[in-house]
Amino acid sequence: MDATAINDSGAGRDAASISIENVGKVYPDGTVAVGDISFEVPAGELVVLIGPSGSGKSTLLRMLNRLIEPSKGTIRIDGADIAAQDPTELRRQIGYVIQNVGLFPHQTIRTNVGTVPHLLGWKKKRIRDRSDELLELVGLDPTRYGARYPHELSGGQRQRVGVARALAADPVVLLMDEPFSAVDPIVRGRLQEEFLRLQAAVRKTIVLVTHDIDEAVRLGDRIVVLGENGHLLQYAPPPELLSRPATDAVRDFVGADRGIRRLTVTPVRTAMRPIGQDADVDRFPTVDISASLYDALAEMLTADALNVAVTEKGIPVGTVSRSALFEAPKRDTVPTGS
Ligand SMILES: Nc1ncnc2c1ncn2[C@@H]1O[C@H](COP(=O)(O)OP(=O)(O)OP(=O)(O)O)[C@@H](O)[C@H]1O
Repeated sequence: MDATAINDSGAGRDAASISIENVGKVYPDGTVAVGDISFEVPAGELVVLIGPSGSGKSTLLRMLNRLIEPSKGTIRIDGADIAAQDPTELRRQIGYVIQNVGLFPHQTIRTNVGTVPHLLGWKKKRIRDRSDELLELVGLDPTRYGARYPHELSGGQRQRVGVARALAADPVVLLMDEPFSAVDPIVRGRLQEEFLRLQAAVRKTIVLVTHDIDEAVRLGDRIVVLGENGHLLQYAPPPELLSRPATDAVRDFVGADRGIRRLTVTPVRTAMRPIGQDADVDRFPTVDISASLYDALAEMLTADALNVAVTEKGIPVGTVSRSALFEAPKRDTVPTGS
């Protein structure tokens, strides 16, 4: 199924590029929330904003759909200055997913997903078809869940509905503010993995805020690290960020996280599963059995792959998926695997 197949014009819309040029935000009380920031988000890429609490991540994100107006600078979406656009019109082109989703409690799941198409004046049947298509895409059977209310779903299911709703009108940009942080770590891992598959299918331009460096590395094509007073400390793809942090502050921030450090010291075999379940193993990037989970992750990110094949003396002996990297138990508790 092609999630971009139905929209206003009847054809899938392309993802848009975003250009952020010397953008800053000073709140009326004098707080500098975002310094002087410039970077480009290529169309179809997922960029993660990460940084300590108060470093301006949400402020920056919300300037992209004009929920907050910048104090200076220019933001362009596909070359067009958003300051010149009607904010309501702009927001209908931009999906927005927030922590705890913000579903309407007294509306059914199907109605929630159809919110923006409804505002755009789509016909009833078209809204329903689109809502059901999106629910299926995020892994919720519409016949089972479509008529339920938000409180009748689990936290993880509600989060998926939030993503479906944000995609319903085929936005050119998707903004996500800590979309997976309200669910427990296991559900979060599953949602992240599903989300990567979804993104591979729909290829939206996505800007996602997180506190979690694991999540940033796992999901991001590129990562923006923000520091004090909303300064941009580094903008780089995950392997570069991890291997060549631009400043001590970035090194501390990235290195302070146990998850990434753990990957560098855990052998790849701990997350390996036997070969045979993956028909495409020949096309996976490869790492040697002596490699670490971090090496496996670097290979996946470089090849834009969700799996690696593990080889011993050049022969594939197993595979590791991206989600397994983050679920692998500590090395001490793991059998040798072969
Ligand atoms: N309306 C406001 N008025 C004044 N200061 C504000 C306002 N909103 C946010 N701030 C301040 O701006 C700075 C950046 O806030 P922002 O919410 O963008 O940070 P963040 O990186 O998203 O933080 P967190 O990770 O804690 O959510 C903080 O110092 C915050 O206190």
